[in-house]
Amino acid sequence: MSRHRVVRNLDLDEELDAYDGDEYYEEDSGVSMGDGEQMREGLYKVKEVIGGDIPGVTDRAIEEALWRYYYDIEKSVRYLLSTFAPAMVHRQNSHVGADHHATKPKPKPKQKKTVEESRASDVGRASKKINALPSPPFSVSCSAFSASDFFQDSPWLNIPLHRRGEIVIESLYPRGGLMGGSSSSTGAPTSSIGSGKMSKLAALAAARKKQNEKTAGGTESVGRPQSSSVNLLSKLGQKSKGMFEAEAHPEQQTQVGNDRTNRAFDARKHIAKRRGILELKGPEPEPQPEVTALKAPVKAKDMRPEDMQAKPSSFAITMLGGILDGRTQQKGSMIDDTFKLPYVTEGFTNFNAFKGPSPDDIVTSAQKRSGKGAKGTKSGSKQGAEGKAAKQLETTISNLSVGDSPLRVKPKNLDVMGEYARANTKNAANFVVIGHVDAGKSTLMGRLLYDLKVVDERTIEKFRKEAGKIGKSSFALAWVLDQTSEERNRGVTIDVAINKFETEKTRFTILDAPGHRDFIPNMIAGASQADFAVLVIDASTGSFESGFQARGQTKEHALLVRSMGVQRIVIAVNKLDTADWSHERFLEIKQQTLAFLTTAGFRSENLSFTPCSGLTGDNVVRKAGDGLMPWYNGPTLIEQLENSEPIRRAVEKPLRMTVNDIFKGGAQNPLSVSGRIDSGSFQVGDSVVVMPSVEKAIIRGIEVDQEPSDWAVAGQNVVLHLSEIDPIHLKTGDVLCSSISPIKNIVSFTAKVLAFDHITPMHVDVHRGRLHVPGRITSLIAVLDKGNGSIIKKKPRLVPPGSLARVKIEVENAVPLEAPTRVILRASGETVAAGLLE
Ligand SMILES: Nc1nc2c(ncn2[C@@H]2O[C@H](COP(=O)(O)OP(=O)(O)OP(=O)(O)O)[C@@H](O)[C@H]2O)c(=O)[nH]1
Repeated sequence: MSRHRVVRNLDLDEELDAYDGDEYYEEDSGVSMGDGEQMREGLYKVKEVIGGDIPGVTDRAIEEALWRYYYDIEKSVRYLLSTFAPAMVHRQNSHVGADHHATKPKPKPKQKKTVEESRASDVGRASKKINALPSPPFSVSCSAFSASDFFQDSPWLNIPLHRRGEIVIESLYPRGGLMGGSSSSTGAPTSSIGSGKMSKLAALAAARKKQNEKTAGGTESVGRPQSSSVNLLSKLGQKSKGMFEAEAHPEQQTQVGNDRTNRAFDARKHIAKRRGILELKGPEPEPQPEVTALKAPVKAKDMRPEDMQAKPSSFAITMLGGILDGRTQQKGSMIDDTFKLPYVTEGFTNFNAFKGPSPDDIVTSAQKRSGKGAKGTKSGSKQGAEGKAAKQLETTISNLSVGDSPLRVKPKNLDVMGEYARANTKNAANFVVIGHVDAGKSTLMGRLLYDLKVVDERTIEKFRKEAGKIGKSSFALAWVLDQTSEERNRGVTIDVAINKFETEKTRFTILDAPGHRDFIPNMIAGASQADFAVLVIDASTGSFESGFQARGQTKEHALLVRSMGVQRIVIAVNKLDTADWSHERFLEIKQQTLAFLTTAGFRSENLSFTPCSGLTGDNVVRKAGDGLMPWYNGPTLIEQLENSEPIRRAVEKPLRMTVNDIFKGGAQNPLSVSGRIDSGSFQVGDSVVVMPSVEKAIIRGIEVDQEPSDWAVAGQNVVLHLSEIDPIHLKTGDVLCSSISPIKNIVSFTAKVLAFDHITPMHVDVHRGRLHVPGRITSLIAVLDKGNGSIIKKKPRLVPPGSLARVKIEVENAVPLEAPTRVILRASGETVAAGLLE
């Protein structure tokens, strides 16, 4: 059996063309079968009524009439008679009325009503077809037909008189009269049909017009044949036009008003007389009560001022009461009709709201007076004291200066180094948490914060519930650091999460870096601010191995932090609970990791290994549970962290601070930046230069560890509130530096880099902390000896992974970089090299 279905081709357009409502047209004629039938019947009936002796009433004329009136016999007959035998109309009216009932014509085809116009052109086609029809068998003479006789025995004619309705047949044409346009008074041609008797009103108007013509001496417009509608329109036009033109051309108004009635003129004259101001010289515009004053054809100077201006509204009176009073009193002079508003300057109007004492001043002076007057009495002395206090307050307020910009701050000229030495601040250390994806970094840090009581029980409980709802209850501790909804839903860290905690000796800042390879740039940004690193290794079977593979992040992260100058790593052998707290597993991991890290350039004395479980909390803050690790009696993770040597800060060097984040739009502090001070120091009121934009800014506030401070030094994480700089000149990765020795913007540099992959002259992204810029390695200068840095090979064509090389790099835009900055080179989402800018 064939798989193909038989499909009938339907041309829908054709089908629709042939269809008109519910009928199909008869072929050739273009007239539908229904129309043809009605036309035949109508022709017969019309002929029957009017007979065949009226000249001009041919079958064609009847058909056209029928077509025009949708086969309405009565209307067709009336039309034919009025056209071809007007004299018979009156006589035929009664016949047709009767005939209308007698023939009981079919109701008009409703669907045709809306297509009258289009159908008119089809009459020819219709008549062609109808002409072929046989003529009616007989013709009835109009005079021989008596409707009353015909319907003599019709029961419905025997209606009691009081119940009979009057049949009113509408005239085909509008009757003559004022509005009909047939009145001679309007000059319109008179129609023979329907020229009714002139109404009283029309007669009156005609008489007035005649009189008007006499008065005006006959002007253009008088007697000019115009249709009433044209007259009406022109009147309307003149009315509205006059309203606007009256003031500008008062003399023209008399011309425009030539066809206006004397009655209007008289009325206006009467009004003017009563007011005693107008001397009218000719016919006036029709009375316009609202705009009478505006339309007056007299010069403004001849009028009384108060008559020329409209009465103020109640709103105006409320707003400007006093001013308006004064205004109405200025009789006999032109009044400036610009209303003066309070609180505008003297130069603009005569009114000055600040001329006199303010309401507050009035109250204060009244209080003072009452204080003085009441002297000697008990309450009077109290009021006197209040008056004194008020005076003092007044003096204080008057001494206040409003000239200074509220954002400007005065330098405090502090000895920052002396302050720093005196402050004896706690050792501060930033550490970045690195490791393969899902090694348990966030959970471990969450545990640390929880056990150190930085995060309370209730919050963790809340996270547990919320994480449980989306089936990730094991992530509750990680949620302490992973705070965005995306991170929580996906169960991965995306950006560096910053948290703080304090021990007795040290203030720690945690930089929890993402483990996923897609977010390496964020990890680089975090690592750039770190003093040391915590490398988290997943001890569970297979996970440690995958993190250690060529593309595993355990290795990549370790190499990256090394390239960025991090020398110390605390290695947390995590998830040991999944390895049954096996000593062997711990040793295996330790061995392999130590071997790798030392080859990557770390010194073994800077590496420490701690077995733990972030999930259970064993050996993180508290010692491991009884019997879990009898083989281990070393420090807990927190103890390892505390063992970190105090870091020496480059406080004496010129200021450098990389912008890590920008906050805009605060009410008190419209523009703030955060970051870690790499070197130098500053204080409130200092001016700094932002690079690469080379824009100056003023430090108007400093927060160190969320506490306001007047100064800050290298190594501290700060929030700076800036002023006098447009935010468009600031972006993350920019460098704030001292204006005396600013960092330079450069477009090319040489760097000593360790290759993670094959390096050739290629496009790379250059990363330095938050700053990253597209560029390319333009030349491979030499391959270097890893031990002593001597040249092994000049101008190599390729640098293999693991080799040290000196390369030349160019960047697309000038960026603030200087030696000995550490840079990372990445291409196609992979870190290809990292090293030191020379
Ligand atoms: N059994 C066990 N599971 C753990 C431990 N630490 C973390 N986990 C689980 O490991 C999974 C990943 O934990 P995270 O803390 O999100 O890992 P991460 O390294 O921060 O993940 P990324 O930042 O996305 O790379 C979660 O299901 C944790 O519950 C642990 O010590 N023992």
